[in-house]
Amino acid sequence: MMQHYLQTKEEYPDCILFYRLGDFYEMFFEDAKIVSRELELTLTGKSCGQEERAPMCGVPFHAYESYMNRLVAKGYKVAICEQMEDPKQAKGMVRREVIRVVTPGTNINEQALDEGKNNYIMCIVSLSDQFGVATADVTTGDFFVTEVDSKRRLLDEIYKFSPTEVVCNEALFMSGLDIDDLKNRVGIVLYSLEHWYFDDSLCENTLKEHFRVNSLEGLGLADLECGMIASGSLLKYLYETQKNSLEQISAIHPYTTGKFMVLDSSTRRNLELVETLREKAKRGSLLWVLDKTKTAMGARMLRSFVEQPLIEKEEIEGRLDAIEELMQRAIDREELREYLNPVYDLERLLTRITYQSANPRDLTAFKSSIGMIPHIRGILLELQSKEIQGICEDMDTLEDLYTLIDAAIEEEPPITVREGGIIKDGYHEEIDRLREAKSQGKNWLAELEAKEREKTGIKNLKIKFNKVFGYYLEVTNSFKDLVPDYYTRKQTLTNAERYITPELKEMEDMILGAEDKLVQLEYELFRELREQIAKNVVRIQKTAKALAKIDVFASLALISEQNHYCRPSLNQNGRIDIKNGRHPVVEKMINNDMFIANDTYLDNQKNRISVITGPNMAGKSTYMRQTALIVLMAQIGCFVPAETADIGIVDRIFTRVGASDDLASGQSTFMVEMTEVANILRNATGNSLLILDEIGRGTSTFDGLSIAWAVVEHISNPKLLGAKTLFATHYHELTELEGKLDNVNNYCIAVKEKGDDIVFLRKIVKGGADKSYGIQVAKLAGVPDSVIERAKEIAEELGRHDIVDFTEILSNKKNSATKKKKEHLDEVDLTQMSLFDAVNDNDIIEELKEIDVGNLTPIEALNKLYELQNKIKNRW
Ligand SMILES: Nc1ncnc2c1ncn2[C@@H]1O[C@H](COP(=O)(O)OP(=O)(O)OP(=O)(O)O)[C@@H](O)[C@H]1O
Repeated sequence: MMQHYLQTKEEYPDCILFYRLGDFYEMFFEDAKIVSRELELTLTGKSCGQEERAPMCGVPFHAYESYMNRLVAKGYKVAICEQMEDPKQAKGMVRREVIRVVTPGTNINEQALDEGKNNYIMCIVSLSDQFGVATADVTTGDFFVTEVDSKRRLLDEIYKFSPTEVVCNEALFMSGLDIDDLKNRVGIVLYSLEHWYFDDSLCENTLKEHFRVNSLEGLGLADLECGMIASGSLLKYLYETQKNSLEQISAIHPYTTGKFMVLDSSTRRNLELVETLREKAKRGSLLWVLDKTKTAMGARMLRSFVEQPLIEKEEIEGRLDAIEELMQRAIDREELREYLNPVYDLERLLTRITYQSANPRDLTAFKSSIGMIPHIRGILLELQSKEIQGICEDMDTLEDLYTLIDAAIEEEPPITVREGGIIKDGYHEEIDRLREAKSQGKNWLAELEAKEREKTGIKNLKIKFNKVFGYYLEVTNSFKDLVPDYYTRKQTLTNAERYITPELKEMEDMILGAEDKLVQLEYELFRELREQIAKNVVRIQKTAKALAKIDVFASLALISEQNHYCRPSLNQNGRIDIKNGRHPVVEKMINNDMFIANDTYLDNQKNRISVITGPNMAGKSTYMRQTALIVLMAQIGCFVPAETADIGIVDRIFTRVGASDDLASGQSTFMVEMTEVANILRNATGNSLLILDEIGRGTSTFDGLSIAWAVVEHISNPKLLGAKTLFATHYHELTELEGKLDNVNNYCIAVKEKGDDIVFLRKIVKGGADKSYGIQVAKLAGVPDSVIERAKEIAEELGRHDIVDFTEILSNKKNSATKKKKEHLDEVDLTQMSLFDAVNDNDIIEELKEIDVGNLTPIEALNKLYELQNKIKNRW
């Protein structure tokens, strides 16, 4: 055994080998140490003919999946080495072979599927300034391919699919892509495959063979050299790991980038699209509000809708039409949802069917699901919108498969395939005959029992069965003397004796023979049926997608109706005009009626940037996120939480929200903030929407304000960027920008003073806030009165020393500022002075003005800041 284990391990050196031994999977040597460490299992030893015992660890067969999933989630690959009976060898002899390699991107995680999560694996091929990107989901059979010509677009694709595993060629490591950042921040497992995977003729042949085509043209890959290599090598990798026919991957979908809105990973997180920032829970996310789907397929599709909003107006309008129709036809919609309710995850069932692991119950679940399709289709036929008609065309009723399963499989078959009871009476002649023989046999036994009792006079004689002797006659000790000579004794018990007779053994051969044959035949018929269904992969997959889509539309129609959403109008001229918009999630978390609706107006002329001020807790973040979510929802093709919404389609949404420490990657809060700002300034376009919350908060007031100021200047300039932006800040100095830059406007979230306290009105109004009310908010939060009083004193004191106006500095009114400063210098305690107060040197100011933040890397920006800071310090 150990020799075979070592040989197998040699073939799979980068995998943890789960080696099946009876009711356990066992791991040895290094694998055992890793498993014991990662899963906190006991490490034992097994003698292996050498002096030292081999380190060993084991997990029970019935629960191995959860252990395996935990290892795979940590980035390990697991090779499952299974034991099988070998028909060529004597009964009971087993052989072991690796039946599948489970990797992070190919793991079929049933729980994640139920939660509507796809598990993508991606292959990236870097080839002379081009990247080929192929992405697949082994469970659903989705397979996409594209080519991109820049690192930025490559990152967009990675963010879009968020694959759990990326395989690539060596050249990717030389392409300048920040691999460590991808691993740490995006959380993917990434490694290169051996170079032979990327051999173009091997890739071409793999694709042609798999999709059964003669040329690449038929696959739409003729002009995508890089894409062809990426998809061919991905397919090859899947064959190597899955060791299966991969019938579920029935089509390849080449696409061009730019079809979807780009959302980077921090924006997805910040907007809490599919899970909340802190708890990582679905509850509290946008998906939580939108998801009323009935099927797991629908839940997965809705998730991909949320993660990939569209940018083509026509496509978005198509979805909106469908949703509007389903809102108007509420009775039809609810009937549809009733029929969708019992539909199982056809994509998952199909993968089990093609992997030949589906059991008889899976087939009955499949049958009952497709049994709903004619009803669903019947309703859809009555509807008019183009999208729904398209769904109807793709939806095959699969009646032939229904009839097939219905005729063959029992209504409530067993889960196992080896115990019979699967095939219905009347489906197969031989099955009927064997069943007849079996039940006849049972009658014969009853007759024999009666006859023997009569003949021998043993009144309590019984015919019984066990696995060791088969059928036998049991006689209790009190009748032992009556046992005739032709009985052969097999066993003596305390109270009874067991016998056989030639006649009984003859019957036994007949009965057990029939039973064995029956089980075998039932199994074969079941397999045939399963294979027959597997041949219909393309039809079933298309239908599954159609069911998922109608499920999504019905869900979106329902929530739009329940939450009083409006249909957004779409424009291409960049105007975002929302009247009485609401935050879809916050309004659900608090009582709907309590939410104060607000307007948003942004355009490409005089209203590019809104600088939003207001006290803490006023609702700035909520307001900005609600605008981003409304735009995003509109581009998903969903109705939006507003009275009216006219949405200029945006190509990207970027957010920089709050402070998120990234201690794991060894970066400080400010470093993370600046990295994100750099990313936004480099990657946003004039058609993007930016949500910037308190940029510069993570550093000293002076540095922070300088950065914030420069960032607004950069964004507002259409020649440099010109993106529509909501910019929340506590730096009141930034409101000065309204007069200086013609496309910047001030807004604030209103509060009302009530004696010493404040009341949040949550209403956005034109103009800047004059006070920050930080101390009042601290009071509301329960900070002790003594601290509050002292804070007020300090604030007053500081107010008196507020002697240099930053905006004056930037407006070059330096002389007056310096004069003012000199006048006050005697009063000022230098230790209390901020760097902000200290600026009065022309050259430093000039240097500050020259900083082109957009073109600095975060490190360069930081260095520049330190340099300036030191200069100022040295002079004072
Ligand atoms: N329009 C609104 N209607 C009702 N409640 C709201 C509204 N906007 C915000 N809130 C409530 O106020 C709370 C604080 O809002 P938010 O976090 O947006 O404030 P903020 O101004 O960004 O605060 P800070 O500056 O401290 O980050 C939210 O959690 C929400 O419960």
